[in-house]
Amino acid sequence: MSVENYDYDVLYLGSGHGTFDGAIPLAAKGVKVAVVEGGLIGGTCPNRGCNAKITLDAPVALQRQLAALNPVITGNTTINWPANMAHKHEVIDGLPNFIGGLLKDNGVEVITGYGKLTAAHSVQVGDQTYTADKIVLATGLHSHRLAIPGSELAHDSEDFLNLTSLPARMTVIGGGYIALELATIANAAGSDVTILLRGQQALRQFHQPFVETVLSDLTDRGVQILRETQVTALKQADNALQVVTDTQGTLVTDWVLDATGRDPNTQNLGLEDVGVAYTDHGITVNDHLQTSVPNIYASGDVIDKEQPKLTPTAIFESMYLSQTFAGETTEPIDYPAIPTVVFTSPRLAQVGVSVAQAQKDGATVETNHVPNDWYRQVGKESQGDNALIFDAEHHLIGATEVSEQAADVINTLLPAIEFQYGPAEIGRLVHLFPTIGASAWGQL
Ligand SMILES: Cc1cc2nc3c(=O)[nH]c(=O)nc-3n(C[C@H](O)[C@H](O)[C@H](O)COP(=O)(O)OP(=O)(O)OC[C@H]3O[C@@H](n4cnc5c(N)ncnc54)[C@H](O)[C@@H]3O)c2cc1C
Ligand SMILES: NC(=O)c1ccc[n+]([C@@H]2O[C@H](COP(=O)([O-])OP(=O)(O)OC[C@H]3O[C@@H](n4cnc5c(N)ncnc54)[C@H](O)[C@@H]3O)[C@@H](O)[C@H]2O)c1
Repeated sequence: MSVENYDYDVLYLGSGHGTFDGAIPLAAKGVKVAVVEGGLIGGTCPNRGCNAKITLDAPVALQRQLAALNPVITGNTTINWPANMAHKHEVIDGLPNFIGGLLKDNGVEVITGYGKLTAAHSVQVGDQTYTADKIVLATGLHSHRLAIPGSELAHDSEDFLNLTSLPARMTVIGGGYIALELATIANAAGSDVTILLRGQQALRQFHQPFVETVLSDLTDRGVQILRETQVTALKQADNALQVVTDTQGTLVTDWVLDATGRDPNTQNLGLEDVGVAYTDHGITVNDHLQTSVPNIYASGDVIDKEQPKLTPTAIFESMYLSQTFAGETTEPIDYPAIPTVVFTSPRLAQVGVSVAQAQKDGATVETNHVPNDWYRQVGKESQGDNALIFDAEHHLIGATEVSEQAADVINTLLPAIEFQYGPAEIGRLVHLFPTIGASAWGQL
């Protein structure tokens, strides 16, 4: 028995990054920890999110690099879909066992099943009840489904990431991260892709001129992008699917990806019974990640928050809770600048103050056309732009880039933003040359 005769000191619902990055070091310190998981250990990111997606994307990035270097390197590069999928399974399928092993080796008890709160300190899993001093809700999100006739004919991102054969024609509904990343992969692998945007814009939280660079590149590669188009019904028609729209008539396709967002897993958790407050955007927490019931916390995507619902955010939150539970901090959570990237080709990445905010605040925005940088000419990068945002003392406070190397550029600039480096600190940084890091810092 643990404190006050509870079964555990800390019990987590869900085993994704919102849990395991923090639960492992917490248990290693001797705290009695259990994790309840109803699906695959590791949750969305390793199994059906980031890791799975980037494995299928790796040949796309290479294909683009080779195409840029034509005629230095010539020859057709085609992506063999079954082989790409087999490779994904090789890289991904062992992750639940690997992460489960890390949990168990560090003393975390893994309980299989879906958990439900029955009281402030009790969770029911099947016909067993477990008690804990503190409970962490880290149940993540699930795919939103359009409420239209025939919606059951559509698929979600998890289905895409397990496709055994690539459909000849694919229709993607939505203009967010998932829609554009998976459309990029399907197009590169040879599918005839159509993207349906309900409004004029895609990726609304990103710098729109850079989003348009991504969309026009997709169009150049044969993707049809239809704006102001809402789907009103899906129908099965012989060997094809009909996509009925409000402005474009009926389209014919083989496979439909519903990428219209993800909703928090707040149902069937007993939240109402125990008095845990939540909204349509997730569980409500204070600046210590405590819910309206003080011994119950939330972590990761299921939180209703301003920060982007990404793996780095979930890791930061689980580490913060781990330190709180170990008695190492009583401070509120202090989020750093959290970067985000859309893994299209070119990539679109950003961190810190946005260009739109900078323009409102009167901050300095400096822009660079990527192909003008000598280093980018080595790989014949023909498109890309970035915007660097500075405060009155010329400290970098935000950055965004569209280019094949945008993720690495934004990653390398993070310390300048987070630690507010001035000319003295920046002058002490000597970068390997010639590299993308040297190129990125050379702009400051
Ligand atoms: C297709 C896709 C691609 C993505 N790509 C990226 C990317 O490139 N970079 C990035 O940073 N982020 C990416 N994300 C987002 C990233 O996956 C999430 O931010 C991250 O997984 C959040 O972790 P989490 O622990 O909060 O939730 P999850 O990883 O979703 O884990 C929640 C877990 O809780 C379990 N669960 C739910 N209810 C219960 C219950 N009642 N009892 C027990 N267990 C329960 C679920 O089975 C699940 O395993 C992507 C997401 C998707 C869908
Ligand atoms: N690279 C990454 O970091 C990455 C990749 C994939 C997913 N994610 C995460 O996964 C989550 C979900 O991604 P997502 O792409 O599903 O969500 P999203 O919110 O990025 O995009 C949803 C899209 O669907 C559209 N939409 C919503 N309702 C609609 C409707 N009724 N009809 C037509 N279109 C509609 C929206 O306008 C938007 O374009 C996000 O939290 C994101 O952070 C991150």
